[in-house]
Amino acid sequence: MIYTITLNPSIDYVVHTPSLELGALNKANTCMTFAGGKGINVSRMLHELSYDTTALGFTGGFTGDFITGELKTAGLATDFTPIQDDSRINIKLKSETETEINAPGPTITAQEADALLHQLDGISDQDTLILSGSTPPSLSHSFRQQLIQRMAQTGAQLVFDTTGEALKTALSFKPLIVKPNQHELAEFFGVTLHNRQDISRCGQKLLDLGARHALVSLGGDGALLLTDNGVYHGSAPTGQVKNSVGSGDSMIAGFTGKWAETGDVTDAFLLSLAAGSATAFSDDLAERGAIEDLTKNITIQRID
Ligand SMILES: Nc1ncnc2c1ncn2[C@@H]1O[C@H](COP(=O)(O)OP(=O)(O)OP(=O)(O)O)[C@@H](O)[C@H]1O
Ligand SMILES: O=P(O)(O)OC[C@@]1(O)O[C@H](CO)[C@@H](O)[C@@H]1O
Repeated sequence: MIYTITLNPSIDYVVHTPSLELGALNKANTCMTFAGGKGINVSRMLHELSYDTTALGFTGGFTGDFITGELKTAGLATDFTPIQDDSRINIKLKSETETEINAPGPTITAQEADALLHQLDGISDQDTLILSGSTPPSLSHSFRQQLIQRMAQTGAQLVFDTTGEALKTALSFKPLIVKPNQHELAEFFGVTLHNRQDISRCGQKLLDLGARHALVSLGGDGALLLTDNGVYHGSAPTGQVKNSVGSGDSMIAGFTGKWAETGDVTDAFLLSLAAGSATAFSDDLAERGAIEDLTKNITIQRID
């Protein structure tokens, strides 16, 4: 089973406006609501690709009910830890450009935090655990450390889409894969990355610090996969970009699902690239057919 942990789920409120003027009344054409949060998106995509998954994390209030309800309706297994406070609402404004306003997230009590740690009790080395996204500010740094340690104790394969201190801690537990985008990679090492060679060198440091694979996503330029056996570039097909929200999550789902199925890193990379781009070309997360079609338009090349 592939479990995802979303500490900070959200309702993604997607608003399309023909144009956006700050300080003025703007009228929307369409508004859509989705159950969001990085780990939840990963679970949604795993489910779309027919991989067994259960979404874990904190949900509460009317917003939490919406998130759980949407996922249940889609047939997705969830085992969320209930909290008193309301899960957040993140605003995604789609106009000539995309603007996001992400809320900080709910207050989580010490008992609620403890309850989530206990939900990992049944997880074993046959499973995969994915921790994705931000941490609500009410949770301490030491809770995050505890959570990552607890994840490692289960013996499961570990996957992280986290940044900063959480990524630093995660690396020491030899995760199967970490997935920063190029900006997060630059920020993590406090450097400026000018070209693919810089990104590759910097990505290599993630392996030196413990990651078994590092997937550095490059938006419309595809992604780099760093492994002990070489560095690979995967292309991104061209298409009409509708929504870049969730591309990175789709990528993690594609990689982790295929790797758990076959153990083949190249196949996993290919599915991750197709899922990421297909989501960029969809209003919501991509559908399986679109992902399968895109696999034919992607090339993977060893560059080092
Ligand atoms: N404009 C695009 N055209 C084609 N493919 C894209 C585009 N944007 C993203 N992708 C695909 O999706 C992958 C992930 O995108 P990106 O690098 O934006 O991740 P991210 O920053 O983690 O995204 P997010 O946080 O919005 O989910 C890319 O590596 C690429 O394969
Ligand atoms: O605040 P975080 O956890 O970093 O990001 C949350 C978020 O922007 O990420 C997802 C897309 O990747 C969205 O569904 C969600 O709104």
